Amino acid sequence: MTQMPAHPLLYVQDLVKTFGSGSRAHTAVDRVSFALAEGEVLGLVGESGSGKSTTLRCLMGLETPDAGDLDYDRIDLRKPSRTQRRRFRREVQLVFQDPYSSLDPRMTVGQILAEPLVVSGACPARERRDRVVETLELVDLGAEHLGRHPRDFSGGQRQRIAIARALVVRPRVLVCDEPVSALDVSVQAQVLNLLKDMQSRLGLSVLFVAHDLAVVRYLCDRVVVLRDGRVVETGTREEIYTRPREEYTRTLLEAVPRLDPAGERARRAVRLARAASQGAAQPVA
Ligand SMILES: Nc1ncnc2c1ncn2[C@@H]1O[C@H](COP(=O)(O)OP(=O)(O)OP(=O)(O)O)[C@@H](O)[C@H]1O
Repeated sequence: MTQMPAHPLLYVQDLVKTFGSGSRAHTAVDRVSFALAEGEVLGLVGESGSGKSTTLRCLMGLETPDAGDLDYDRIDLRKPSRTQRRRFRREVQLVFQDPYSSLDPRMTVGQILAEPLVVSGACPARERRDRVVETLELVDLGAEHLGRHPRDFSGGQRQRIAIARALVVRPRVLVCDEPVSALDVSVQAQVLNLLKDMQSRLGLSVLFVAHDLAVVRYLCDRVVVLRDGRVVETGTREEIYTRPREEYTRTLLEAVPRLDPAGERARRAVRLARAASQGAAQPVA
């Protein structure tokens, strides 16, 4: 049972990607299917090597799939026209894992946020500064930061800037690739709450890729579990976390914190995020 939404915004069907050839061929993504509905948060989880990044790279046009369908709002992503490709690039924005390498150190925050507006033509030149400031404020940073460089910010602030850069063109979809795993626990919690808040305020659809199930449980409406390039199970958050059908999902859920320090950090981050969103003292970045 794959539980496809009736009118998906983003649709991946039987995606296949193999690296290498002959006896060295390795199928990283093996007939993966899922769909993201408008306004939905969909988690893609799996251990390292399960094919999450390759799936995202195929979706974003950074790898050429061997087979399968990729559709975004009636655009066939395997052969889009120039106009369709432009629209996809504006409406679907990526947030990367590492805010240290994803921001150009030579650019100011103002330039980093203005660049996508210039490239996409999403906003007339005379309105650009206002749009940049408005978006910085959305992520709780102000106009006083416009002239500063990434090196002047902490990891959490850099991730806020990266999220602002994604939001500045007013996308419909955010694709987040492990957006908190490079951050400290309290900062992870803040970024998780920021993403949750942005999603509901802006009505975004989010494809959220993570290896940690606690983080995904906190944010996602539905979950796709991947293993060795294949979909093991797809379900609502409730189904996956309270009555998983597959033994593998149960094993992932029961991962022993002691043996998984990154997972334990993520679980603490989720506890902090939940406490902060329920009005407890805000952790400091
Ligand atoms: N460019 C490539 N060339 C060869 N093999 C690759 C390439 N990219 C990925 N792979 C292989 O494909 C498989 C899936 O990798 P992928 O990075 O998609 O997994 P992942 O779930 O994102 O893992 P991680 O959480 O570690 O990023 C792995 O076995 C990986 O070694």
